[in-house]
Amino acid sequence: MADQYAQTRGDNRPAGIPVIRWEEPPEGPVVVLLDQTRLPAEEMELVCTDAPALVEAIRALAVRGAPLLGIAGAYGVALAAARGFDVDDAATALAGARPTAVNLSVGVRRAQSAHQAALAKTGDSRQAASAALAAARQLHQEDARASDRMAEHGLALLDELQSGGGHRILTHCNTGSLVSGGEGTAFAVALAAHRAGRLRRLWVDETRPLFQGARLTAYEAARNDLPYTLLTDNAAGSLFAAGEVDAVLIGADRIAADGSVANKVGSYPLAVLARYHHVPFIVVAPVTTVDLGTPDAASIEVEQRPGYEVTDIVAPQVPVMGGGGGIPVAPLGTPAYNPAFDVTPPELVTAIVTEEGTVSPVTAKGLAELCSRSRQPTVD
Ligand SMILES: CSC[C@@H](O)[C@@H](O)C(=O)COP(=O)(O)O
Repeated sequence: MADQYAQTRGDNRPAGIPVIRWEEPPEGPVVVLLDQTRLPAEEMELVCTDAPALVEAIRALAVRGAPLLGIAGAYGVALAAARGFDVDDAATALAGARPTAVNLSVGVRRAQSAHQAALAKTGDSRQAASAALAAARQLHQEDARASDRMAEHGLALLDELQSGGGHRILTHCNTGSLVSGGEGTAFAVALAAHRAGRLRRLWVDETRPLFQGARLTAYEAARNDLPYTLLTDNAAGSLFAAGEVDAVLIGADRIAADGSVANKVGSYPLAVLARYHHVPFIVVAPVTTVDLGTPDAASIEVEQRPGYEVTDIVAPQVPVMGGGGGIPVAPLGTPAYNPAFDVTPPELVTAIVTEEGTVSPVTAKGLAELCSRSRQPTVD
């Protein structure tokens, strides 16, 4: 149960509580998360008082989505430092909590480097802890700004690919403000299209096994009054065949140097469908998701998750934390294949949209150039 690894507090909270924040009550600093496992049924907060609690929350998907994992990882390092724990141990545990989303280790490293540099310079652990927190806050703010720019670039691309009539966008998993310091990645583009009066329909894949589409994207779409429709993942083919999709927009957990895109399992089949039906397949992600140190698809570690997520229906009303199952669907003991992500090869990706611009066609050279344009991270 949630309460075993972090304190759960509050219900009936007003809509729009932040997905993550740092608080300093008299008992000591904490990282407060919106518990995404409980959405949309209830908006509850998880209060993490140390890095192991945050590691558990990351594993349980209480906090999730590539950009937010980076921010959470950075705050986790700051928390360990502020509470006097071993920062390097905490950094190792946090970075290893989920292997595929590269943003997690990027965020952890960023706060850890700030901590190390300040400690080397001042020899003062309090100043080093402040530096780690400043790095986490800066990453949080940068992510919000990156969201805005991705939305602009993404909408410009949609308008260029299809003029008139409004956009009918199919999306997978959840890529909105629940995964970001801002309005997200792919979802932010759909939101920008909606605000510009050019979103005709957002098709939302339910995203089995954990229903990030049905639970989280539908929740965000409803809260923003988007014209949206939910479908089962396996209904996407007939939607394409009916000519109802103008573009697929997804996020990414890691983009390899050759342009291979790891994202929520089910993204690759959409890319295949999109190519067959001559529909653009667009990936929206911050530059921090591009990992030039990972050469290709074969080098991406894909997280394997417990079989019960497939054999059972795991819903927010069902206590999943601590390793329990949900509502059993398959016979007891049925073996399950449950990769959390799949990898789409670059030749199926029409464009990669980042805050620094768009790469299309997707080539290693184009991605490397775009990354070199990106401002090197600095720590205040
Ligand atoms: C901008 S979010 C991109 C991805 O992180 C998102 O599509 C996704 O796959 C999230 O997976 P999750 O397992 O819910 O963390």
